[in-house]
This record gives sequence, C-alpha cells and structure tokens, in this order.
Amino acid sequence: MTAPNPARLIDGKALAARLRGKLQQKIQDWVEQGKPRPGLAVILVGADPASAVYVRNKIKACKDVGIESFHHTFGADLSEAALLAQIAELNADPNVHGILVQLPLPKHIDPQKVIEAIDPAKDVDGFHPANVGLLAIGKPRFIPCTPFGVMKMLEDEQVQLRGATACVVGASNIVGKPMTLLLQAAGATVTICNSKTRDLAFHTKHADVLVVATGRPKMITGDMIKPGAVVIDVGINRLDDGSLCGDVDFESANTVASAITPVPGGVGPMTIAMLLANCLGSAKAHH
Ligand SMILES: Nc1nc(=O)c2c([nH]1)NC[C@@H]1CN(c3ccc(C(=O)N[C@@H](CCC(=O)O)C(=O)O)cc3)C=[N+]21
Repeated sequence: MTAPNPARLIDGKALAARLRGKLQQKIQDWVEQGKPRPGLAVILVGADPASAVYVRNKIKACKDVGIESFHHTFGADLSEAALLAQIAELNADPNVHGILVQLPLPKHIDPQKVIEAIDPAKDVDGFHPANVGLLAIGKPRFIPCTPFGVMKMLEDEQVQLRGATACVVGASNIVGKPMTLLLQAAGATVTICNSKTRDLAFHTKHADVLVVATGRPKMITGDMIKPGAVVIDVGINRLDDGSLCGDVDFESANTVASAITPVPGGVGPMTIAMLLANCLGSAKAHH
C-alpha cells in the first residue's frame, strides 16, 4: 500500500512573522509622521501560568513592532470593583488605544461585566457587544483576533470561500460565533456545531473548510473530514507529558485534508499578529 499524500502545512508562524514585519513598517511610518505611538494595556488577574506566558508573548510582540505596552498585573483576590476602576482609568488614558483583559478571570469576577466596561473604541479583542453587533451587520470595527487570523490564513492560502461549504465546531463568543459571521460574509455556507451536535461527523464531512475550536484534544479525526478539505485547528491543549496538541487529531487528519494548520505554529501566532494589527487600527481611528 502506498502512503496517502500528506496535507499542505499552513504555516501560521511564518505568516504571522510576515504580517508583523509589515506592521512594524506601518507603525514606523505612522510615528515618523508625528502621530502618537500605538499603546496597548494588558491586564492580568491571578497567577495562571499559561495566561502569564501568553501575556508575556503579547508584550514582547508589541515591543517588536513598536507598540507601547502597559502591563497591569493583579493578584487573584482583586475585587471586581477594583478591576472596573482600573479599566475606567485606561479608558480615559489618551496613550492607551487598546485594552486587553486576559481571560479567563477568577470566578468571583463577571467577565461579561468587565468586557462591557471597556470603551468599545479601545476593545481590540472585539468582545464588546457593540463590536459584536457591528461585525454581525457587516460593518466591523474590531474583528476578534483569532477568527481574524484564521481569515488571513485562508486568504493567504487562496482558499475560495464564495460558494464553499464551511463547518465551525465550537460556538463560543470568542471564536466560533465571530468565525461563523466572517465565513458567512465571505460567501461560504456555514454550519455551526457544538459538542452536543448529533452525528457531528455528518456535518464535518460535508465541509470544504473545517474550523475546530472546542477545547477537546484530538476530537476531530481523519474519518470525520471530507477528502481535500482545508482544516483549521484553533485548539491548544496541553497534554500530561507537557506537549501541545490541537482539537484535531493531526496524524489521521493529515492524510485526508488538502491543507491543515499545525499546533503549535498555526492559529496561535496569528492571533497575536491580529491583536497588533487591531492596536494600530485603533491608534489611527483615535487620531
Ligand atoms: N482577552 C483575551 N484575548 C485573547 O486573545 C486571549 C485571552 N484573553 N486568553 C487566552 C487566549 C489564548 N490566546 C493565545 C494566543 C496565542 C497563542 C500562541 O501563540 N500559541 C503558540 C504556542 C504557545 C505555547 O507554547 O504555549 C502556538 O500556537 O504556536 C496561544 C493562545 C489568546 N487568548
């Protein structure tokens, strides 16, 4: 038996590096015109080690492209009122164009209340209901970074979305729902599934473009994928041995898909690149 052809690898890490290079040039041009340097405030509450790593990566990425970052770290016992007060201060700070509150938050803090406290004009995550609404009506202000990064990868791969069948597995506010809106706006016919969807494979197997964001390690296997499909794996799961894996079983998917994103090195780096892009966009809109 001959081994099936492996899928093309969609190198998010390389694409993100290219985008960051372009952004760095755009920010340099912007600042040389005498315009204010874009500023991002990042708020971290609690000592979750994964969150601390992500926040550190975001701050380093800012520095590399010339975005000023303002780092606010608090203990897990921070009150909701104190967090809201910190956000109010950043809303009023003219040097801050973007505010990111790292999720998840400790259980005693209502994340929706926090998201809604952020000035929608500084909501570079695109999570505020005003920005969700603008995206839904096709007039986006800030596109949520992860789905935005996925669209950039599909564009770079020249994936034809008009007329295509797409399936999004996972219906979160942060990834699945905005992903669906973006694919739909690009002309795809989109099915949105969740972990309780009956006969999930029926839906996934029809998809020319399959986007998976469930948080369940390796739940999508090769037999659930349409031959030749483009597979985007948004999941980042840490296994007991410390290694990372996606929500897609790469090994079996790789022999069925025509193109697939790796984990790590796929969607993750793109998320950060799009955060930086949203920060520059916000600085320009504020000026
Ligand atoms: N308000 C808010 N906005 C976010 O955008 C947000 C958040 N909260 N909370 C957590 C999630 C997660 N997230 C990631 C971004 C990049 C990588 C990334 O670059 N990952 C690398 C691997 C990193 C590693 O080794 O752990 C990769 O996939 O290659 C991962 C995860 C943003 N998030």
